[in-house]
Amino acid sequence: MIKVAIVYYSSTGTNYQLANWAKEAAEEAGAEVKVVRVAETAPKEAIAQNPGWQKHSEETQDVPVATSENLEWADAIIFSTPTRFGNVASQMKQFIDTQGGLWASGKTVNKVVSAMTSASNPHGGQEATVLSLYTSMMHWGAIIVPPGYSSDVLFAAGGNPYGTSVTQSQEDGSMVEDVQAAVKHQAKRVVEVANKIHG
Ligand SMILES: Cc1cc2nc3c(=O)[nH]c(=O)nc-3n(C[C@H](O)[C@H](O)[C@H](O)COP(=O)(O)O)c2cc1C
Repeated sequence: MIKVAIVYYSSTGTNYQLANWAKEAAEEAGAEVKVVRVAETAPKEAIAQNPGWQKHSEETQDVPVATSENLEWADAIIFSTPTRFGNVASQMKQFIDTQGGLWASGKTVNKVVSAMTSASNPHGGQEATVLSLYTSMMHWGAIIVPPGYSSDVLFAAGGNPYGTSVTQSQEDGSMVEDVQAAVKHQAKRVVEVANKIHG
């Protein structure tokens, strides 16, 4: 059975929802799935200043914190990170940057990987964030599986071929585009490719 780690960071719930949709789809595709959140690195005072961040942080305390062992265990990894100034959130980057040991032991090679993101603006860096994350994946020798235009559902979700991305409404924090089907397609495709390589 293909093992999938879904590694996410989320301040206000968007990427948590993307991660959970990916989990549902990967399980439907026959994989064993673990959803793990990267450790929070922001100071408590910063979190407390944003009620949405504080609330989401409290609600997800029980989600296991991502470890190197989760990556080692996985045949495939799906990352989900908010866009921060057009780039990967520092919490996620910190997690990636603490995998030197795993990388040095050669265990990141041939992991099947794919990434998702969100931002407040449709052109606020969604594609750049996914591409930035993929740069690190090339250093890992991972096998990047982008959605491309491999399904019609991707067009309805905004047509980001690098990885599903969604705009978070600045009014109420909800998702602007309906990306559920695109997330699920991306996750199923990851399992399908991982099966060919690791099955
Ligand atoms: C420090 C910071 C930088 C951000 N930079 C961007 C940005 O460059 N472009 C953008 O559209 N949104 C930006 N945002 C908005 C976040 O991307 C958005 O809140 C996030 O995608 C929501 O995901 P979450 O609910 O999983 O936390 C930024 C937010 C913060 C706090």
